[in-house]
Amino acid sequence: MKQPGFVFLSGSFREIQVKFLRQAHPVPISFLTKMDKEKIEELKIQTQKWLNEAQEFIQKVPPIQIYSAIGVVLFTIFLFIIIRLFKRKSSNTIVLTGLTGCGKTVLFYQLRDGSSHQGTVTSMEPNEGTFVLHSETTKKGKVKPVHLVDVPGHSRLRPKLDDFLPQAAAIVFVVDAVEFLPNCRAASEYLYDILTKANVVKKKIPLLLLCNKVDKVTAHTKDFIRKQLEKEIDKLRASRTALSSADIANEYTLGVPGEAFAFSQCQNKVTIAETSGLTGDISQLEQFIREHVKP
Ligand SMILES: Nc1nc2c(ncn2[C@@H]2O[C@H](COP(=O)(O)OP(=O)(O)OP(=O)(O)O)[C@@H](O)[C@H]2O)c(=O)[nH]1
Ligand SMILES: [Mg+2]
Repeated sequence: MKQPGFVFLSGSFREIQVKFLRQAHPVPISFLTKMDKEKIEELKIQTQKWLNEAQEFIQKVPPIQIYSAIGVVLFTIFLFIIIRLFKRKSSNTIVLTGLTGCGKTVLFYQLRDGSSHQGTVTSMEPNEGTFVLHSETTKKGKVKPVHLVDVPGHSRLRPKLDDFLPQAAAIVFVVDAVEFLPNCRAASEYLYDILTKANVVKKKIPLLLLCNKVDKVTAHTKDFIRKQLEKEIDKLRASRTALSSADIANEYTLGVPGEAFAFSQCQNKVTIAETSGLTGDISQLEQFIREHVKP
């Protein structure tokens, strides 16, 4: 006796079907194949009819119309591909920068875990992570994760910023609102360097000036900080333009020549906000991130 498994292993599906039917109903097999043949013949005739109709139609239509139709189809496909490529490139990277000690790492943890992780130390490596913002973890529906990078403020580690700028959707420049005045010059220099980078200017990467540590009563207001930074950048611009062109490291010049510098003159959008990484009052930062990384 043949094993049922053997029937399955040998021959095509059609053979197996015939073998099975031969065993079960020996008579209707010829009827089934006849039916099949008739159906195939019918299909052949129908296809031939359609082909003839299509040929007749094409012959009637002027060639210019056919070429235009092909052109429209090709253009639509091309447009579709371009849109897909463009969509894939939309970045979700937000870069946190600023002088050392301004509170970037605390903000990073607040955004990720909703906690300040007290006791942060000067960072020696960029802190990087892709996650759904802590405040959005309870949200229903799909939320796009954010790729957040916290670049250390130490002057020797700052060049790391250039690794992340090409893919940045937005930059957050953090300023210590308490210890602002003693660091105003250094912060302005760093900010000037960022605002004149080719990547930032050409791609018009939006920048948020984030006045952090506003939980302290001695913190300066964001308007005061903005004005002081504008004044300092104005001075820097004058001194840097006075240098011989060979010495100028910056790739682009800032603002409008002959006018006092204001952030509103920048090619990229510069906005200002306040946070406290320590207390978790970071709603303005979260809002900025979501404006540039759509959920
Ligand atoms: N009062 C107050 N202190 C803060 C706040 N955010 C951070 N700090 C303190 O500031 C210090 C520096 O914070 P970090 O987050 O480590 O600073 P950073 O910008 O990452 O510094 P680098 O890694 O050196 O670039 C820590 O002692 C924090 O506790 C804040 O919102 N309010
Ligand atoms: Mg840090």
